[in-house]
Amino acid sequence: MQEYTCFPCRQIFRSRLRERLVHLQNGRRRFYASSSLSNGKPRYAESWYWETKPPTHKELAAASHFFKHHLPFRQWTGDTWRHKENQTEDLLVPEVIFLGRSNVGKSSIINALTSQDLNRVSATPGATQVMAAWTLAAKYRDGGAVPGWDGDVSAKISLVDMPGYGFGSHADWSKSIMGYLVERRNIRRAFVLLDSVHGATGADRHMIEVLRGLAIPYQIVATKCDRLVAYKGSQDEVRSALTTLRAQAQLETHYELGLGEIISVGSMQVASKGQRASKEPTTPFGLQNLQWAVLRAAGLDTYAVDKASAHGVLKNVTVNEQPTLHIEGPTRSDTSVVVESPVKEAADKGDNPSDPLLLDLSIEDFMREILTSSTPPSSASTAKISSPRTPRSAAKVYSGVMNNFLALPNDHVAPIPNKATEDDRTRAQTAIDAALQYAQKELLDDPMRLWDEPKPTKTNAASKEGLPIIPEISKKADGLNLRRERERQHVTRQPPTAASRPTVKRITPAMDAPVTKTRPGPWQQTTQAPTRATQKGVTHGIDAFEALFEEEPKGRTQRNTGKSGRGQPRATSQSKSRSQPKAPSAQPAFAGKGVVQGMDAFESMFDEGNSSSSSGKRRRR
Ligand SMILES: Nc1nc2c(ncn2[C@@H]2O[C@H](COP(=O)(O)OP(=O)(O)OP(=O)(O)O)[C@@H](O)[C@H]2O)c(=O)[nH]1
Ligand SMILES: [Mg+2]
Repeated sequence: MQEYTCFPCRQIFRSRLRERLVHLQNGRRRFYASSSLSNGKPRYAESWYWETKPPTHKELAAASHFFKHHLPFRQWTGDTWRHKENQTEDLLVPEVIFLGRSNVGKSSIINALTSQDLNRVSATPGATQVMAAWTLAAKYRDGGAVPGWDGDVSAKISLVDMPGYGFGSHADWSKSIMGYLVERRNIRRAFVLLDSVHGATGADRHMIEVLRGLAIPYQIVATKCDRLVAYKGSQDEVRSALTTLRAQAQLETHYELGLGEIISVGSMQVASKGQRASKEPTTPFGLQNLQWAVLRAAGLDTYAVDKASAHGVLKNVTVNEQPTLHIEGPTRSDTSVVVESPVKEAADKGDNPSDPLLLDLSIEDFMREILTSSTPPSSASTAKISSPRTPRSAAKVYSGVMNNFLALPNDHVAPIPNKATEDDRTRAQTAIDAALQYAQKELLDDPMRLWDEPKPTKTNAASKEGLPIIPEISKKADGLNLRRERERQHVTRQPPTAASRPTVKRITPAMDAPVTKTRPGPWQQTTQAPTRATQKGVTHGIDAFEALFEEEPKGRTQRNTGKSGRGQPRATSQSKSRSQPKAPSAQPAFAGKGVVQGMDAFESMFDEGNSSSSSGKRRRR
């Protein structure tokens, strides 16, 4: 039929059809937006406490009361913290810092916490260009004390606003921030702000790595959750978005220093007096939870509750029970690092109450424990200890010694059980000294080796789970492997050659030489060949797995830096490494080796916007 329709008619039909589609799409959008509101679903996102106890309503009220009566004063800006006269006094004030990508809402949050227009807030990324610290004290501008706080006008806590990283930031900012993070001693916690809609980016994860490397406790705050609620609608969907955020920030896998809580905040631009241009009348949420988290970080939580209760604020709080928030997994205390002695842990768990503690160990058992030696110390001479050990075992010895010594109570005057002779004691002491010396030397030589897993040796692989290698079985396996190999290759029966039995190498070490000749192992490859992870076509199976553990050959440039233009011949890896400067690594700062690399990578986070901002147009979010 359509063949007979004239051209203008077809055009009209098409434009009508398009119009109709747009109309339908708009209608659907309207339908979704209204349905999420009409269902009576909450228009806020709850903070999520996975492992820590959620605050009670009373605690939240106490936090709010504290912030209401402690007014902010400018403490320092930029790098002036280095040159302040009363630095010692400053250091007594606990500091919490707010970090995150530019435009994520750092300045708005500090404004909202203090209900003051302190920091400049802008929709353009890069608004904050220098660090700014605000201390809170129970005093008025004229210096008078706020009644009810015992005339205590001293600074209680300091909130530090930071320039953002990523788009719109500058590399120079990173230097002052890194200097601050490294040198400042009174940072109690870093609040890492993540945009709840966009999720954690590579730069955010990098920042978390930096904090881990510097041993600064951190906590994730999901910002702009009002948008998340508007997009997602249901609370369950919001929760799943927060779970994703948690996984992205690797809170599950990296327990050190990270707190298992995500504080969700939203509509902070309304709570902060900096911007009142909100079209929709929205209520800020999550602010009290954040205030409580800040107080806990500074160790002021009990103080705030005591004061609030003395001021009669908590009487008005009718809901006493804990808010219905999700708690999952084992409860962890709010302290960021819990160091438990393994012995005490086992005793606490009550796994085996009859387990003898170290005090009841005989000298032989004790030596076996700390030296991880299978032979009793009577036969283990010092010569045996000085035999070369893998770095891992040295580390194990070191930590074993330290743990075991830590486990001894102070008043324990070493009554050696099992009637140890004087000789035994001397031998043990010498052995411990030798082991300690060796471990310390290893640590001094290369501290990073502690984290290196030993390469699985072939003997280990073969005798997995301690099974002995029986020659007959080995021979049978040999033949079987050979047959399978031939079947796979569809070749006629031939006398076995070295090259035709690569799998045997995993059983008999003697077979290694010819196999490795045909296909060299990763540890045999030198700089002239790329690693197997980067080779095309060999990225599967054991090869790829082994390549994961392979160290990058020294002097190799990054993939991106070696980009040659179209039509230009590619330089060899060796010539590249000579002619081109080393580019910042894509790895997290502290994952790589060397501080220089870490600093470079850190700086690059702040340099992101420069190339794109040169066009003169800054992206608005
Ligand atoms: N919808 C929504 N917008 C927010 C919220 N918090 C902040 N904003 C907006 O996000 C924009 C950036 O806020 P800022 O506080 O300046 O962000 P920043 O992280 O300090 O940015 P830089 O100083 O550039 O690093 C502003 O337009 C705010 O109004 C929020 O909770 N919800
Ligand atoms: Mg800012």
